[in-house]
Amino acid sequence: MNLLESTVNNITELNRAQMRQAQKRLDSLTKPPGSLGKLEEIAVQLAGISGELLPQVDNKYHVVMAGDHGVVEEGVSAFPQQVTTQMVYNFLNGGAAVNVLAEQAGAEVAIVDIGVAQEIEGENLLNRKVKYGTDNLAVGPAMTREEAISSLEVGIEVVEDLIKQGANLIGTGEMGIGNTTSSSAILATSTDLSLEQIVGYGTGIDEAGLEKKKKVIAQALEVNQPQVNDGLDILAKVGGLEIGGMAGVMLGAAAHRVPVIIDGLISGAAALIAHKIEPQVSNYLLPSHQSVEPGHIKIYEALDLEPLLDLEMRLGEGTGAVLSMNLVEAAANIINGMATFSEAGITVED
Ligand SMILES: O=C(O)c1ccc[n+]([C@@H]2O[C@H](COP(=O)([O-])O)[C@@H](O)[C@H]2O)c1
Ligand SMILES: Cc1cc2nc[nH]c2cc1C
Repeated sequence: MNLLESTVNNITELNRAQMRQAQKRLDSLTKPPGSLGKLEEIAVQLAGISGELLPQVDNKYHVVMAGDHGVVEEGVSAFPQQVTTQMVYNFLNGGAAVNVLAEQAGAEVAIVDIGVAQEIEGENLLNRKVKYGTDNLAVGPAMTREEAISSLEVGIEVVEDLIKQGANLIGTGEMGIGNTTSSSAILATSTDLSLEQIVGYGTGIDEAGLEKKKKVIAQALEVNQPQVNDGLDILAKVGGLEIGGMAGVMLGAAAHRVPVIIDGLISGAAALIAHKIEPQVSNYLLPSHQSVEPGHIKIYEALDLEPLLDLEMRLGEGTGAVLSMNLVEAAANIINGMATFSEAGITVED
């Protein structure tokens, strides 16, 4: 059995008995029942994931997967491919938005080169390159099935290392010029939605660029015929290396009963792939913000998740995920730290 298969086999149901206990405890705390809304739902989910009545999510790690996309040669992005490499150096130097927001959230950041088109060196870089960028998905498969499996297994290995270091909350993010094209193709394959409903401006293409991007995606689906029920097939034909890496992080974390906060459109596409491979993985995922990209809300709907924030962001990197870490930590702190009615001496009977 390979690492992917054994990981998928280890993903099981949430601990429903502990979720009932968590709900009971929340109802005994000094507040009207249900008054902390979604924070209470998150606390119950964290109990179900960890199997602990008093879940801990204080050891936060954020994974940024970087990879390039051969489809950029079709002119689908507002930025050139070398920006992927340049931004990886920016992450390593601590200068990107995700570095600033992760520091505020108290999260460590792991940067992974899983498929950048250029050679990158850096002391703190995890060099796990599967391939120097995907092939152009408009003319053939983005990668082989074996490469798709490797990208998933890199994600599993990276998250297992972080969990060994004590991680109990994981964020997913990415960097990859062209990856909104790949993500929209994944979403189009996974749902009945039209490209009009899904495809957005990414880094900021103009109207003519948007029309071209829709045509490129339609051609990619026609040429590759990704199989709707086969997550690996979709990933290989129209996916990306960083998308496979993030899906692997989600599967690996779920197998170890660790919650994962997902980010924008591209993290969402990775969640769709992970969900196709093992549907139970979505129980281990926590939503964050809603991206401006029109397809993103459709992904949340497909996964039966609701975004916590709408800040009109469309950056990627996992910026929405790290912003939401403090909300998830708040939910855990509520169930851990609040007094019960009896502890506080508050009587509810006349
Ligand atoms: O997270 C999002 O929803 C999101 C929306 C638009 C763009 N991005 C980021 O922009 C890059 C992809 O945009 P594009 O136009 O090159 O496909 C990639 O590095 C993503 O992190 C991310
Ligand atoms: C500058 C820049 C930063 C990014 N971060 C994620 N995607 C990005 C795309 C660009 C162009």
